[in-house]
Amino acid sequence: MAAHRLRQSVGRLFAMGPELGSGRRAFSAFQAFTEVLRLPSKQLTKLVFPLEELHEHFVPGSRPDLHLNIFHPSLEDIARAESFFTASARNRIEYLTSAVRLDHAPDLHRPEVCFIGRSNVGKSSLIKALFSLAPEVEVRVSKKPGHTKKLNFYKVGKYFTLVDMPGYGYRAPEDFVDMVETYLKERKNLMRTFLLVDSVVGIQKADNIAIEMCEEFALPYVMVLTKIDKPSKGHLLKQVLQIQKFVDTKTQGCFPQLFPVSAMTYSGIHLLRCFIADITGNLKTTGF
Ligand SMILES: Nc1nc2c(ncn2[C@@H]2O[C@H](COP(=O)(O)OP(=O)(O)OP(=O)(O)O)[C@@H](O)[C@H]2O)c(=O)[nH]1
Ligand SMILES: [Mg+2]
Repeated sequence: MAAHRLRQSVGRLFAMGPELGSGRRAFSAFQAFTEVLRLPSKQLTKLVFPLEELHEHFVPGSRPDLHLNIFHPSLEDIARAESFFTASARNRIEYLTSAVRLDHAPDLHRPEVCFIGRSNVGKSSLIKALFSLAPEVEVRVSKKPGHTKKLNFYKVGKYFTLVDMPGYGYRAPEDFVDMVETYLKERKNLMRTFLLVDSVVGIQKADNIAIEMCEEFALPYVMVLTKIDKPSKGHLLKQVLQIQKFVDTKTQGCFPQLFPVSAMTYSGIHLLRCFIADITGNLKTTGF
């Protein structure tokens, strides 16, 4: 009954949003939170809180090591956060520019978050999924590793900027370290770095480049596990536990809670939108 009332109130919240009008490209199920709210609660949990869903597969009380509730917003908060990611005449979401060096980067004062990780880990796909409610924004993804060669800046209304980065490792641009290191070290408005790790293979040697940079520059960063639609549940559980242990024992600046996502099924995408809106100071959630 309470859940039903919650869904109704979130539904009203959506109905009130001026930017959620018609005229947009029809999107497939689950990109928009209104669709998610129609799901039975088990499926809703799986899609919105994938870590929680995984946790349910452990014997009760046997694995206290996953941090599930450090950021655990309400469904209303998640619904509110979605409006920032929904394009409208009043909330323009667009590609701004690309840069190969920090001094070519746009001089922006709004909060910024960036996405780093190995080539092919799914950085551009994740940004594309986050922007699925702004379908006119073009974010290029490719099967070929090393596709993104520059720092690509995307403006989200007047609220924040997302930065897609070239990948490290295989076919990384030659000047990768100079470009990315200087950006991470000196970008004044950088609020958070999202470090993407492939959930199929876990943390690889090449990932240490980025982890060491974040640790050395004392950056606040967050580990995002990509492509969670690919591994079997058992394999994913194993990777999640290993990565959680790594974060707990080997890092200082990494946010303790992991964010598993799939750019294909949209699992974890709504929660990540909410987290970004929150850490950029745009949403005061009750989740912390
Ligand atoms: N199954 C699945 N495939 C994904 C997912 N995310 C990305 N991919 C695939 O992984 C490949 C690489 O995706 P990109 O988003 O271009 O990866 P990237 O990290 O931006 O790569 P570079 O720009 O080369 O560094 C593409 O073939 C995507 O379709 C996901 O969540 N699930
Ligand atoms: Mg890319």
